[in-house]
Amino acid sequence: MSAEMEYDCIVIGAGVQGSFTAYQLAKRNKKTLLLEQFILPHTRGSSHGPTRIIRKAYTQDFYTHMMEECYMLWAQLEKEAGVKLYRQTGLLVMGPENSNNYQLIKNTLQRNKIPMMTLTRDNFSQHIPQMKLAEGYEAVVDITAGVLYADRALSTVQGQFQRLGGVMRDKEMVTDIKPGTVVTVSTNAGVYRAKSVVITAGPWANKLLTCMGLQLPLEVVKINVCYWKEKVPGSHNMKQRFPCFIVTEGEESDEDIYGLPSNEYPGLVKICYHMGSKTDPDQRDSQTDRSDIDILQSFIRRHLPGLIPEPAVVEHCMYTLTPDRHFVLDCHPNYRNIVIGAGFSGHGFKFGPIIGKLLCELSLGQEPSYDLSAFQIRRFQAQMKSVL
Ligand SMILES: Cc1cc2nc3c(=O)[nH]c(=O)nc-3n(C[C@H](O)[C@H](O)[C@H](O)COP(=O)(O)OP(=O)(O)OC[C@H]3O[C@@H](n4cnc5c(N)ncnc54)[C@H](O)[C@@H]3O)c2cc1C
Ligand SMILES: O=C(O)[C@@H]1CCCC=N1
Repeated sequence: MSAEMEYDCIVIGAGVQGSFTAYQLAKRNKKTLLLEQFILPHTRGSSHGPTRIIRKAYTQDFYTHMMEECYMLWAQLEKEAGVKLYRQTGLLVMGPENSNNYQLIKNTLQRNKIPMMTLTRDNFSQHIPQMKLAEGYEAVVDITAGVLYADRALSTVQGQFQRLGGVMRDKEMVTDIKPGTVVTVSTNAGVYRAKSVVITAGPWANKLLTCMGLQLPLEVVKINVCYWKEKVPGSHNMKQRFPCFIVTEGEESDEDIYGLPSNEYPGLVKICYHMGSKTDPDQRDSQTDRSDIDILQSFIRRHLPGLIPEPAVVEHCMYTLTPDRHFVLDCHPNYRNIVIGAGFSGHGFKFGPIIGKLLCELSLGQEPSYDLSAFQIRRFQAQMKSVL
């Protein structure tokens, strides 16, 4: 390595995707710098909060296939660090019997022989007495699904990265990237050089990509993360076998509604709407739309009679949406040593370990372990006016 080549790779953004990418690079003995604009830990992006859902129940096989390995990678991290990051609860998927999404998810589970169980109107209340299945709806349970302890997972992977010799610098905002065989990255505190750069800037992806003439069709939305109080404390927790759930194409809404058992805040159940209102990530607090909460209240009144239909706690987070809701995992169209991981569309946390592996492979110029055609930038050709 020449004197000026300070790093093999610089990863920009220490959310779940950047942190797992940096960890994978350090595991391969690559000299890696992870840069984060805020003081860590922080609550201003997409990866904070106590919990996330992990599941194999997807409408497309490629996500289910990636999750098979991903569960193993989560277990490996748990073992390596000696921490518990996953609790199995099962995931109940509900939808109108003949709805497209519901049938696709059920078929994916069946085709891939994922442990599952179908619930009918007759046996539903015997298994999940806390919930009412709507008229004309069906339900399947993805049995190995569950809860990931998100904040704990993030600090664990960052800790492992540092233990492997990786350098993490927070409160350091990247202000410019100069492409080249050696990429130059400027921050508010210094200038660094590396053979490759990975951009995992979450909702700020387009702000950073501007300096390289690229704008992806990404939409940032603010999510109201709502917690609802149990009328009887403990009635919807893991001990009572209350599962994670998703309602797809429900009566109340166009978008999914999902929930997790009461856990992080005892007596409170997290139930959210899988959509929010458009925001600028730096102006998040001026977005105050609460129309999603009306939808959730109506859903809770009808289907969860054991909860008080008034949110007890509302926290905030952001999704970065692509038009097709699939991720972006690709190299910059003009610079092969600048890799982009973006647009995780509100379902990327569970994939963190595998995304980290894939972005690491791309940054090292290796053949990625999975077919990434669904995640390529060129699929946006029609929506982009820039460098393609
Ligand atoms: C309410 C909510 C619920 C969710 N539920 C689930 C779920 O149940 N299951 C699931 O799998 N997924 C879920 N997700 C989605 C998942 O959390 C996200 O897909 C994931 O966290 C995205 O991570 P990221 O690393 O891309 O972005 P982020 O976490 O936002 O990380 C990007 C980082 O880059 C930093 N950064 C940006 N610009 C710069 C710069 N110029 N210089 C330095 N640093 C910079 C930011 O500060 C930030 O820390 C949920 C998301 C939300 C918001
Ligand atoms: O990714 C997930 O599993 C959750 C639940 C469904 C909506 C988005 N996030």
